[in-house]
Amino acid sequence: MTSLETAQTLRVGLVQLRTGRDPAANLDAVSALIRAAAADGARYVQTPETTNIMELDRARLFEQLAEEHKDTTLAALRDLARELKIHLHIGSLALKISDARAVNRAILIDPEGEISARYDKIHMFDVDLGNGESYRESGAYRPGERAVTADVDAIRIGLTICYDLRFPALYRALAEAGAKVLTVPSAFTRPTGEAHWHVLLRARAIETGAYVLAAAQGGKHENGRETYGHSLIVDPWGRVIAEGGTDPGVILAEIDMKEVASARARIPSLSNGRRFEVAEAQPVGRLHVVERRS
Ligand SMILES: O=C(O)CNC(=O)[C@H](CS)NC(=O)CCC(=O)C(=O)O
Repeated sequence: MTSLETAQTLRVGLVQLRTGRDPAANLDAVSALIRAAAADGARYVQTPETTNIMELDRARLFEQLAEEHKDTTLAALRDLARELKIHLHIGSLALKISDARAVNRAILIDPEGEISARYDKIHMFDVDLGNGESYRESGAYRPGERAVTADVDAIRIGLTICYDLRFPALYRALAEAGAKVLTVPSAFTRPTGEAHWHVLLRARAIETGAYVLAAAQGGKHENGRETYGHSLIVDPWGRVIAEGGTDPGVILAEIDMKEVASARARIPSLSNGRRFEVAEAQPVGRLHVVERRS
């Protein structure tokens, strides 16, 4: 680093939640943990997917949801970001866009309390897990169509949510657009989290040479769901540098963009990528075996 370049480090805090069905109670719980993260020196704080509400009953969900400009959780968290002078990344809010449609939207708030980025979850969790758990996220939510990056101080981050984690092309596109930190606030199910969470998050970090920050929901929720927890901070070499358990709380780490440069210098897979076609193998007929005689 030359003397003209400024050091790029950031103290980050990830808040783990067990969001319930009442937005006012959820706001109290998340606010206390955001304050704790800021008191521990975090300049950027991330909360998980669906920070405002987790409610499986669609009718009751829509009774509680508001449009972005009327959402009381968002208004209160903008005030809190301004008071604490932090970058506050709400991993997502469920926000109404019409009587029966919503968006699953991540919102980045700057230290002045202004909204600096919005990202609507692109990949909808429409799956049958085979253990009785089924999800049809697209039944209530309108998917986003744009990948989004934003700058936190001078550090470019990429915004994604939960099930997006399974689509690596999104992370590559964000890294190619300059992201050095990839964010994956989540509410993973327990069985898929146990099987895939650490591997997928570490893979995204290794493939892109970027930090991965993933605040998680964890434990048994009021709505009957169980989520995996284990909020994770992964460095650009794929090492887990901070990890949560199952209960609500905060994990913290200092991230340093020199680590991004060093991982990308050692393994330049981000710049060594090639375009290619996929060809079907030509039929070769029956394999001819020559008999060998001694
Ligand atoms: O609906 C809510 O209340 C909160 N939102 C979620 O839980 C979302 C959509 S249902 N969950 C996921 O995307 C889990 C992905 C996952 O677990 C995997 O990819 O394995």
